[in-house]
Amino acid sequence: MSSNETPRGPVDSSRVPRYAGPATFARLPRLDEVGTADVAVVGVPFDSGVSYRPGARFGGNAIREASRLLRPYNPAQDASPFALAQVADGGDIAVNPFNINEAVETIEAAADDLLGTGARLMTLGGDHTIALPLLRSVAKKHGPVALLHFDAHLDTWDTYFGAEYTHGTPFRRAVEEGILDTSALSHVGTRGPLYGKQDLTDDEKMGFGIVTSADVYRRGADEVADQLRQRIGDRPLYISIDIDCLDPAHAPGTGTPEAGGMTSRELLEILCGLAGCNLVSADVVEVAPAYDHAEITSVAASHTAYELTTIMSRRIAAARKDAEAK
Ligand SMILES: N=C(N)NCCCC(=O)O
Ligand SMILES: [Zn+2]
Ligand SMILES: [Zn+2]
Repeated sequence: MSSNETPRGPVDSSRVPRYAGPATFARLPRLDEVGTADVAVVGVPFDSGVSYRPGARFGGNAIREASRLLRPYNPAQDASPFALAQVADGGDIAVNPFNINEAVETIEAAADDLLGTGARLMTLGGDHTIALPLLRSVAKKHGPVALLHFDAHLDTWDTYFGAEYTHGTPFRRAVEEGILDTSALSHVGTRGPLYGKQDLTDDEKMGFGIVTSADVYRRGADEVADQLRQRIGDRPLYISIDIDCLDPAHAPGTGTPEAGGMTSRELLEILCGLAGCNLVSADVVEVAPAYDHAEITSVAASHTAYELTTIMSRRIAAARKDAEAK
């Protein structure tokens, strides 16, 4: 979208009931209806990398359905994200459910195409395996990126059953491949049992800092967001959000739930506190609707994606304004 074009926004829910018609994220136009977008929301229906309950392949569409209730003005960030930039729904990446290596390649290639158009990506998973090919693609464009990883789990384990590409291993692979900026890596929401203390030693050696879910509870969202922002600075940032960072009370619909998690309010508050960061792409993963109730998880995920999209749109609008002033 050039700076003098007005973005095409969501369907007006005061004219067309919000439960009518096929779902796109936030009732936004499809990418093929607008040509190119500043932010492309894309589904990745892949869950062949899970170690426990399957079903995250249905996550993207569940989030789209739940996102019908989002509205165009975001008071928490005082911004209308879909007016500041063109956000559009790019549909789903068609990935092979029977061949993980091929799926990982397909996701990377599709992300390359989308990022090549100048769009930032807001990906709806899918299990956490998909973060690796997305990071590969983002790093091709921006170089090694800062990573903020919201999750109950470290996801820096080595292999499962000898498999390198699983939902428990994407960030170890990413560090090995040199696609992360190891001076700015943080897990947030970490908790629960590990295989051994060595998991933490290995993780620290890779460069990660940990903000546990108890830290968030004790120190509060604002302080945590301030600390994260300082660590990230203006580096290109990728945010990966495993919905199991939330307590199972706030996100029952997920594959590997762990007790003692953050509230959805804490997560959303931390995200708002990250406004201004150079968020180049993000994912929300591990929503498994078969275990959900009353769309609790997919509503939380839709609001999470909305905050992330708002951070991106604001950043795009600010950059445009700067460019015009020059
Ligand atoms: N990425 C998620 N959600 N879970 C990883 C859990 C890996 C394990 O079963 O130990
Ligand atoms: Zn997890
Ligand atoms: Zn994860």
